[in-house]
Amino acid sequence: MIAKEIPVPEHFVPVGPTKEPVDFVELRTIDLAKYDDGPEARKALAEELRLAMTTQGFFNLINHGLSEEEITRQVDIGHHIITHTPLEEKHRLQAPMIEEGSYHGFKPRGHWRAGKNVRDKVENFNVYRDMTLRDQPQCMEPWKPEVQHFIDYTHKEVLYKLLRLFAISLEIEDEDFFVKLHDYEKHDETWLRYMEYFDEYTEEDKKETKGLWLGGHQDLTSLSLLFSQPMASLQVRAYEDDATWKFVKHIPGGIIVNAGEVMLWWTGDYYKAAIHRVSEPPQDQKGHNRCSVFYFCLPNDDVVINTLLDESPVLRRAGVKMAHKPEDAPTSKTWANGRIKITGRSAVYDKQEGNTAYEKVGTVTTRWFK
Ligand SMILES: O=C(O)CCC(=O)C(=O)O
Ligand SMILES: [Fe+2]
Repeated sequence: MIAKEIPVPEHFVPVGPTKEPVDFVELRTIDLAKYDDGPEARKALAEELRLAMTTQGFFNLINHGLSEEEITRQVDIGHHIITHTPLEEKHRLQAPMIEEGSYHGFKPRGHWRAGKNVRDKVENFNVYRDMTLRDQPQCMEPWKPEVQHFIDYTHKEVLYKLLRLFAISLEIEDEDFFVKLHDYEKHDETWLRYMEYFDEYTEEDKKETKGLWLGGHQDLTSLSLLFSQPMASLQVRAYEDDATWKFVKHIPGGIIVNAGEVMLWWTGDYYKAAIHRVSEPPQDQKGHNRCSVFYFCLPNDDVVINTLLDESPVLRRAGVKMAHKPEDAPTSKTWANGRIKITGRSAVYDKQEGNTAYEKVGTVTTRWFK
């Protein structure tokens, strides 16, 4: 039998590094190569992680086992899917964000608000680890096995190691505590995202968006893995004040990790869910699209999310409070579906002043930031 040749996806040409004087944030770095050096080495990594999570809610991850080439290949596959899937097919495979609160499929440009009267210029193609749950775009067919491999490796090797470090950092007795809540074999709303930002805002739009491509937010996730890309555009807000935004530096082959609202609730705000946004880049990087890949993680559907005071002596010593009354604690599924339904659609800022807006999602509250 002659093996079918696998087509080459269209290469996404990334923008070159900026030479402008950009104000970059200093993030801690976790070197995952040290994970295999025994319990003491893991303890040291966990302490580094605790320091990052209690201050910035963001860190760089290096030596995680996925090569720069593998990441570039995924960006190319994502770019190809987003730019070569016919419009009719994209419509048919649109993610049921409003109907079901699920990201599985395409998010078209304009689904989110970018300002009072401006719509976003961002396309996503999202895929869940069980790809059979939905029809997938025709052009992805030849690359399905490598997409599956990328997801599986990210989930079982990268995410699981991180989750063990999180458990160690909180002195939870069972190192696999969080791993068991993110069981690969069970269902949840975890998604791999290919995301392309199109630099197509008019001068009129920019007046309203103030150059923002994605507004300030915390992720709805437990953890978010952002595969680093070279455009200076992701910004993180200092936790100490509500107005200082700094750019996140590109780490070739690295992953930028941040915690989301689920981790914030698990730790009663001891671990910060980084407040971040995406801005247009500095002058010398303007006029380019930005394509990258992400892995957004959520616990299994039936996991009830509340603060882990029983499990973690660290949280007890820190004196944190329960995030929710027991009767209000949402399951991962209720939370994720409810939050995805409203993401990017909110008109709360139209009615209020200030840098933070609050919005109810079932029994819990989410926040948006300017
Ligand atoms: O594009 C980025 O770097 C971040 C995207 C993001 O924050 C999100 O999709 O939640
Ligand atoms: Fe985000």
